Amino acid sequence: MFPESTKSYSYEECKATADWLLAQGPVRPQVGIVCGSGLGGLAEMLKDQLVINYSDIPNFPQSTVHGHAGKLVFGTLKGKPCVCMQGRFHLYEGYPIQKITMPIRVFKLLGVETVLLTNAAGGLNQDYNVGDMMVIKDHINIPGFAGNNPLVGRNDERFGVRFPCVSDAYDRDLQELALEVADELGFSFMQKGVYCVLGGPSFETIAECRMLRTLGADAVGMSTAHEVIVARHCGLRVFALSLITNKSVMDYDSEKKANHEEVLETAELRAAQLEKLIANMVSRIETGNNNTQ
Ligand SMILES: O=P(O)(O)O[C@@H]1C[C@H](O)[C@@H](CO)O1
Ligand code: HPA
Repeated sequence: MFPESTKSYSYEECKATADWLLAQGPVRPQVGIVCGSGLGGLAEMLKDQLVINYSDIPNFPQSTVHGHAGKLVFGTLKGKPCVCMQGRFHLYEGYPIQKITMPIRVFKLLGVETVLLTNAAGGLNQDYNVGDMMVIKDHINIPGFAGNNPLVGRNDERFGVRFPCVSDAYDRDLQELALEVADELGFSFMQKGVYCVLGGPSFETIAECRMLRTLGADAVGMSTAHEVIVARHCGLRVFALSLITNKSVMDYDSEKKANHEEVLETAELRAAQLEKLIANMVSRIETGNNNTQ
């Protein structure tokens, strides 16, 4: 009924991957973390690490982008059992959308309750500065408008319902917690806004940036929203954060050009602060109630 290009990984395939991972070590993660471009240092914070290359994990895709190491790291962060994707997958790498989001279902089957997703993004909101961190309160899923949604295909009720609600996708308590923790850390560069996902890999034209801003987007990127949809579908609690690595070019007189090198440079500059924010959040996240829908 569904063509091959929309084939989801079956529950059994995801379970086989999760069981294989659980057999590799003792950590039973409650928090899952996804590292955005250049933000893989987050994984280095984990204690008593077990590091597994994606290439060794059954059914797992491979990372192909500079700034995404391609390792799954298990360990504890401030005493909480965590699993961290040091490298995520993107549509522009050529993977079907069901493949780039499959690790989120594996997280669920590992016992994860809460996911914290990070990304690098361009700032559409002209009040944002390079280096700002934006707590995501909502998203605009442009590939989804054209039917490219990770839940397309047969629905398996063991993961979730056919028509999940995503108007409450970004947990409000976790948004508040992030801003509270940032305040305690003295961060003066926090924002809260709407993330818009595009397919990439080309960066946006000036006309596209203007259009996205008019639509209500504050930042633009090439990831995260698909993972969020799949996470909410299977009942995970979600927090997501964009690091504004560059200002979107909105003006025909500008000489600025978006580029991946600038993205990685900004990520490196803010990495330590982002790691602190996430670590302090993890220490205060309530876990142990696998009842998060
Ligand atoms: O994985 P994220 O969303 O952080 O990566 C962003 C989007 C592109 O992959 C890349 C562009 O520089 O960074
Ligand atoms: N556009 C899309 N994705 C991005 C950007 C951008 O300007 N910066 C980092 N990831």
